[in-house]
Formats: sequence, C-alpha cells, structure tokens
Amino acid sequence: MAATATEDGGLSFTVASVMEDVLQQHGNGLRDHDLVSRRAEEAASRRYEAANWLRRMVGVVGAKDLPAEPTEEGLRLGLRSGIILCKVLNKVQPGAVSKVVESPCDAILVADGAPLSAFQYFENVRNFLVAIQEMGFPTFEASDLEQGGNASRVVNCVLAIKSYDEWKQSGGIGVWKFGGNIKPPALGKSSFVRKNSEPFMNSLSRTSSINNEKAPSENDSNKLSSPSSLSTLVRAVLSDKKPEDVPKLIESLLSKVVEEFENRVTNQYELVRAAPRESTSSQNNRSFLKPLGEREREEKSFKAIKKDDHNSQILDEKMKTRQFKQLTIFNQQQEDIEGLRQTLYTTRAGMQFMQKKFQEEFSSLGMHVHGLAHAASGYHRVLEENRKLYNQVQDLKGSIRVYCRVRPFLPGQSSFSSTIGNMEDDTIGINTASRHGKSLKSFTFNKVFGPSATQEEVFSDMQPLIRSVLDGYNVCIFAYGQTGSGKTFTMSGPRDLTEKSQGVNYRALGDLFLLAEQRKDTFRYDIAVQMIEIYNEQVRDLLVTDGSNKRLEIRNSSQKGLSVPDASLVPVSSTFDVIDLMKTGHKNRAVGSTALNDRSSRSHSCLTVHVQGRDLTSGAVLRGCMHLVDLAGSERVDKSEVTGDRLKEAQHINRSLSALGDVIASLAHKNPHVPYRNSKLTQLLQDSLGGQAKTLMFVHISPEADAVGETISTLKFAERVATVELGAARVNNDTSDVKELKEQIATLKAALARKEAESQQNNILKTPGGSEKHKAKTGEVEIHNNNIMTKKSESCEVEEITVNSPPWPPVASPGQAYREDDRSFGSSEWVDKVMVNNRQDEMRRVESLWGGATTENGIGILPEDFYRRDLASDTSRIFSEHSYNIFMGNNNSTDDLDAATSDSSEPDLLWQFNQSTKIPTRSNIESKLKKPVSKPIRSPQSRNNSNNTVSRPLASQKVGNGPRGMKQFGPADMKRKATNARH
Ligand SMILES: Nc1ncnc2c1ncn2[C@@H]1O[C@H](COP(=O)(O)OP(=O)(O)OP(=O)(O)O)[C@@H](O)[C@H]1O
Repeated sequence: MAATATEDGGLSFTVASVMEDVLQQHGNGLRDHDLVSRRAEEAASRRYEAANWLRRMVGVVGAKDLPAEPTEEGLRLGLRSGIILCKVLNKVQPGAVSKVVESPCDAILVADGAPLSAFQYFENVRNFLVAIQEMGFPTFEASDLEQGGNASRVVNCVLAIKSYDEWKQSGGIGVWKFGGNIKPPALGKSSFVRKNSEPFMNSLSRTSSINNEKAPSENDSNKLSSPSSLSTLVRAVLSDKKPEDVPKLIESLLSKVVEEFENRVTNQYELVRAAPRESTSSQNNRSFLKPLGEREREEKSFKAIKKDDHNSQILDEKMKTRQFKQLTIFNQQQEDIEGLRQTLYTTRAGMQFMQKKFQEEFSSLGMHVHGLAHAASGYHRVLEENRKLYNQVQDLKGSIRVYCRVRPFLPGQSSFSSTIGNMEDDTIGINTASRHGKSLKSFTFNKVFGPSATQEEVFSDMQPLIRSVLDGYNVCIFAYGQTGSGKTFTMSGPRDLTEKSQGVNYRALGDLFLLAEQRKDTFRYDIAVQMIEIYNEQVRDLLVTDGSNKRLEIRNSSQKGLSVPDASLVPVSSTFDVIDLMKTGHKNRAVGSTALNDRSSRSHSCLTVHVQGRDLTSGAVLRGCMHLVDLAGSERVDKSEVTGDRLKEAQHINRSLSALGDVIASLAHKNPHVPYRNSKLTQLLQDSLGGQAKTLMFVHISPEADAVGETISTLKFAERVATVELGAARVNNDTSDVKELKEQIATLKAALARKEAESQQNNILKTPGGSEKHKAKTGEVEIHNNNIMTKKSESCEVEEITVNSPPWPPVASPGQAYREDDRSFGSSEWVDKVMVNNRQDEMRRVESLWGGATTENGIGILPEDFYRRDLASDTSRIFSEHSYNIFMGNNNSTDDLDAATSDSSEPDLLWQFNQSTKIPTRSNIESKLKKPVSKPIRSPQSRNNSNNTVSRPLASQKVGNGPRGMKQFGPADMKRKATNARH
C-alpha cells in the first residue's frame, strides 16, 4: 500500500501508521502481549540509541543526568531542562539555538524531579522546539517532557537529529531523509510547534524515498514502517484468529485502512488549502534536501523573505482587520442611518399628523376665540346697554349722578401711604385705621376714576350728559372735595394748560360747538356764558373787564331766564372765545393761599352756559342751561389753620357747603321744605338740585393718608347725594301741545272777559256800590297772587286749594313790588317744589308782555333776533342788563318783572280758568301737558306752624321747581293783565 502525496508532494502520515492506528482502534490482537512487548523492546532500543547518541554528542559530563539506557521517565527527566537538547542541536547545527540557559543549579533536582527553575527549562525547551521546527525536524510537545508525556516523540525527534547529523558527517551527499515513525502534531496545539512537517512526511513516504538508495539501511530503527515490521504486525494481529476469519478480517482491516487513509488525505488536503502560504515554508523545508551551504543561504534569504512576508502578512491582516472594522462600522452606520431614516420618516409623519391636528385645533380654537370675542362684544354691548338703561332709569328717577375721582400723588409725595384700597368701575375702597385695627370702607358711585384717568376719559363719560343741554335739558355738574383734591383740575385743568389737559369746562363748550356745527342744517344754536363766583356769601361777576366788583343777586325767577341776571352774559362761538373768557374769569377769581394749597380757591366758581336752539323745521325752541361749578374746598376750618380773613372765608365756605348738605338731606328725605335759601350756593343750584335738571356731582378725593378723615367724610356726603331723586329731567321746548293750549287759553280768556263784563253789569244794575258785599255774600275768594287780586267763583274748590297748595309768599300790598329780601325772610317754604305746568304762565306772558315773543317753561323768551344780533355784532360783547331791557320794551315793567316773585303760579291761573269756564279742567290740562303731578304740599296747618310762615292767599303759590330763570309775573303785569281781561 502506497502513501498518497499531497499537492506539494508531501504526506503527513504513513501507511504503516494508518494501519497501526486502525489495528489499535480495532484492537484486533494488538493487545497481544508479544506485540506489546515487542513494541516496548523496539521503543526501548530506540530510546537507548537516542540516549547514547546524546551522551556521545554532549559528553557524559554534559549528559550526566542521562543514563545510557534510560527508562522513559529517566529520559524525560534527563532532557527536561532542555539543555542537552539545545547543546546537541547547536552541535549539529551551530547557532540553531541562540540562547541556552544553563542554571548553576541545573543538575540539582528535587526528589520528584521538579526543576529549580522551571521557567528557564521551559525557555530552553521552547527555544529548542522552535529551532527544530524551523529546521524541519519532527517535533514534540513541551508537555511530552513532563510526567505522562509521549516520550516516543521525543526519541523520534532526537533520532531525526542524529540521522541528520550522520548525514551531515558523511558529507551531506544527496538528500538527507529520515524514516522515523512520527505523527503530525495536532494543529493549533502549540503556538511554537510547526503545523506541518511535510519534509519528514515526504521522507517517510515511500514514493519520495525512491531515489534514496540508503534508505533501507538507515531506516532500520524505524522497523514498524518497514514491510517486515508491518507484516509482523499483521501476523501478530492475525495469529490468534481462525483461518476462516482471516479473509474477512483482512478485508475489514483493509477497508478500514482505506477509509482512514482517505479521511486523512481529505483532511490533509483541506489543511493545505486552508494555509496556502505555508507552501512557502514547505518549499523551504524541502530545501533540506539541498546541499547544506546552499541550503543555509537559501534559508537566510528565505527567512528574510519570510520575515517580510510575515510583516506584509501582518500588515495585510491589519489592513484587512481595519477594512473589516471600517466595513463593519460602515455597515453599522448604514444600518444606523437606515434606522435614523426610519425614525425620521416616522417622526415626520408624526409631526405632520401633529401639525394637522394642531391646525385643526388652532382653527377650532380660533373659532372658539372668535365666538368668545363675539360673545364678549355682545356682553360689552349688553353692558353698555345696561349702563344706558341704568342711566335712563336714573334720569327718570332724577337721581343725582355721582362720579368719584382720585387724584394721583403729586410730585414729591410718597405713594407708599395711599389710602385707596381697591378700585373698580363703580366702587372704591378706603383703608382706614381705627381702634380695632385697619379696615376697608367701600363706597359705590355711578363711576369711579382712578388716579391714572385722563381728562379725556373723564369728559367722555359725562359727554352725553353735557350734550343733552343742546336738547333742551338743564344740566348741573359740580365738583366737590377738599382743598387740593383736584376739583379745579377736573373742571378747568392744571395751571399750565394744554389741549390734552383741558378740563370739563373747555371740553364741554368745545363739544357743544362741535355738535351745534353738526346740527346746523336742522338747528340753529346760540350759546352764551356767564361766570360768577360766590365769595364770602357774595356773588361776583367774574367776566367783568372794568374791574368793577358789583355785588350781584341770585334771582331764581328772573324774567330773563337767568339766575344771576346782572352777571355778564357773553355769547361764545368758538373755543378761543371760551379760552379768553376763562382767562378773564380766572384772573378775577379770588384766589389766595392757605396752609394746604397755595392755589386753594376759597370761593365757589360757576360757569353757566346758556343754550338756545331753534328747530329750523318746526320752529320749536329749546333752551338749555348748564352750570359747571367748582366748589371751594370742603375741609374743616381747623384743618386750614387759618385766622382772621381766611377764617371768615373758611366759615362762609363751610356754611354754604353745609347748607348744600342740608338741601341734599331734605331732598333725600323728600322733605316738603328744602332750605335752598340758606346760602347763595344752594340758591344758585336750586334749580339743578330740585328742578328737572340732570345733575352730576363730581366728588374728588386725595390719596394721602393724612387726608383720610376728609376723604371718608367727602365720600359719605357723596353717598348721601347719590340717594337724592329729583324727578325726571324735562326738556324745555315749545311743542304743538303748547300751541294748542295757547289757542284754548285765548278762547278761555275771551269767555272769562265776557263773563266778568256780564257779572259787573248785573251787579251795577242790582246794587250800586255793592260789589264788595256781593263778593262776601257769594263767598268769592280774593286771591292774592303777587299783589294781583283775582276772583274765584263760588264753585271754587277751596278745600282742594287749601290742602294742595304750597305756602304763600308774604303778602304785598297792591302795587307794591315784592322784594327778593322779603321772600328770603318770608319763608323758605316759598321755594318748596311744586310740580306744575307753568306753560300756561308762559303763554300768558307771551301774550301779555311781548305780544308774540315766545316763552318756554316759564322763562321769558328773548326776541329771536336778540342773540342773533348780539352774537353777530360782537362775540366778545358782554351782555348787560340794559341790552335785555331794550327788548323788554318797558323799563318799568322790566323792573316789576325782575322784582316779581314767582308767586303767580300756574296752579293759580289754572284754577281760575277752571272755575270760570269749567273747561278744560285742570286735570285735562295737566294730562295734556303730560307733566308729572306735583309733590304733596304742606297743609295750611303745618304751614301755619312753621316759622317765618306768613299767612297768605291760598292761590299765591311759589313755583319753585321750574327751571331757574323762569319768567315770573310781576305785579304790574298781572294787574295789567287783569284789567285787560276785564275790558
Ligand atoms: N387728576 C390729576 N392729575 C394730575 N394732577 C392733578 C390731578 N388732580 C389734581 N392735580 C394736581 O393737584 C393739585 C391740586 O389740584 P386742584 O388745584 O385742582 O385742587 P382743588 O381741589 O381744586 O383745590 P382748591 O380747593 O384749592 O381749589 C394741582 O397741582 C393739580 O394740578
């Protein structure tokens, strides 16, 4: 059986070894004692041969530990240090092992054979093994030198070196070969054991040894591989077998051998394929077959190449590793990128979804907000509507509106100690300190303006009220508060006036001009102003330019329709006119300094705006009048720390303000008597407080802590004012009703005159000079009405008059003018409010006095061209008493009228008409006029009990609740009227 050569011509096994393995595996007789012993003998002889050769080579002394005929153990121990092996090899091939460690204690072995320096021994063995591996000798494992190791391999290696040495000694002719029975070392068992030992395999192969003539003789030690030893082995296996079993056994054996052989060849082939580069070393190994010099040279160059190869291989591997790593990283990155892309895609989809959802939500939110905004605007509209309705209700009730304004801290003041707690649209809370600690007092008004409220905001809130002057309403705005709380600021503005800081006065007039201009196609308005001051209970004209300081009277019944008829009345048509007038007014105003405010005004100032508007279509005339009052400081006297003149001023101020308080209190309690005449101020404001005017009190407070006392009392007063109901405001106009009534009056007058004439004739005929008697008999009542005696028929409802009529004014003798002072002293009841229709009176005056000049609401109407002419001629001209008188036609009658009281009241006249004609009735007229019924009036009894009450005719009632300036009948007029009527 021939061994199969590999590609490069080498085999790592022999047929004999294969057979041996197969026989051993099958155990077919190898357990035979003879065979074992033979094999043992063979191994021993080989061991002895190796030991002897080693002893010869290194000397007995060098190989002192190696017996001539060692046991396996002995051989192992002897060679274990690796020194003998290294020395032998260096002897055979000098320098093969460059470093041999020879410990001085080399020879000292411990009882169990363990070396003293195992590491050194191991190094020697390793170096030896590397060297023989490089040289192509059969190798063994380092562990083969240890206990239990395979000593036969060691012997094999030594004998191979011996064989090489002998070949070398013999001159190195031909190719050295070794026929030792070795097995290829297991791959990867040791890093320093060569993986392939093909040269030796080749040398073992029979085919490769064809050219080796010496082989049989030299391979005598390798008996197992020889045909004879193989046959011996076969014979030994077959010896105990029956002859009939031999063919089968041989067949089985052969098939096993073939199978094993094929397996090994396949393995070998795969091994070679797996390590192609090792062919180089194979070639190198084959170089053993070359002559030694040449082979050494080749070996050296081969080593260098191999080293280069090795380096480049390492580099290649490094490169490959790096490339692999890079590729791995690249792949990983690609995977990551793909993953990221996926994530991105998912995220983008998510984002788009979210975006869509967000947009949907956003649009639905927008719709929601839109809805809310709509609702909010609706809510604001409703609020505004509510406010208007509330104001309308207030108007209908005639409540005095109360606004509150808080002054900001002035420059230099610390805002730390503000008394203002909380502030809402209509509520203000004041922090007060009491014995029980701090508390918050809340006050509610129609409107509350904080310190940051601008002049414009303040004005815009009261603008509708102001505008109603043009619609024929009487308006009164008065600023109330302690010194320095900002009254003048609100009404006029600061000292350094700018357009932005202009106060209500300027803005109101400016607005009226604007509105008048807007309405010029339908209305023609004439506007004139008065400006007065009440200082120390004296009324002064602030618009005088000649420096005169004439004392003026307040006449609630002036025929001119003016409360202070003697005060200059200046027509204005532009804001510039107003500014000029204000300058004059402020210059004339009594202003002095006190401890509290160096610009403290110790007087009440009042700007009165008179408006007359004519409807260009219907001819109806509207009259409105507006008082803009800046009151003096309301603080207590002691606070001002004043004496002398200043004290007197303060007392006057306080008195007038407390009179104002009394009036308010009376009105709030709906007292029949309202003490208007206790002060000039209340007299001036009488019609605004008690008439059908729209009244606004603008209460001012300071935020400082030391003013808290005044602040609280101011707000309390304002709260009381807010409860006052004045009754619905009325428009001062001439309507068709009035015209109709005028006609009725004319008819009635004619009837009355006729009846009186008849009655006189009858009396004269029946009883000469008996008219007085007749009066008494028939129970006719003489009615004193501002010194005019009028008759009332028997059918007069005396009781009704007695009960419902207000008290009399003092009786004046016929022809005697009733003086203002008399009224003052007569009784304050003179001014009690009686809601009556005074238009009858007006008509009477129209006809009797001015023969066609219109009057309204009891106010003597000036001829139309009066204002027109004066306004046109000179806007800065100040109207004087005289200018009015021109149009009154008669100075005497004017005097009478001026001096007249309002005693000649509508109820009286109506009563007369009713009694004389029976148609229309009083109630008819009243209902036709659609005016509120009068307030209850005091009974005669109560009147009699009241102080200063002078008994007076029942019919002589004071119409105190008509708009101020209501034209009153003078005695002379009434006399004249009566006479005219009679005739
Ligand atoms: N709302 C405000 N904003 C800014 N400054 C104000 C305001 N109100 C008042 N002032 C300032 O406060 C000071 C006092 O104001 P003002 O003279 O108007 O008070 P007053 O109540 O009219 O005092 P008096 O009773 O002495 O007339 C002034 O310097 C004024 O400019």
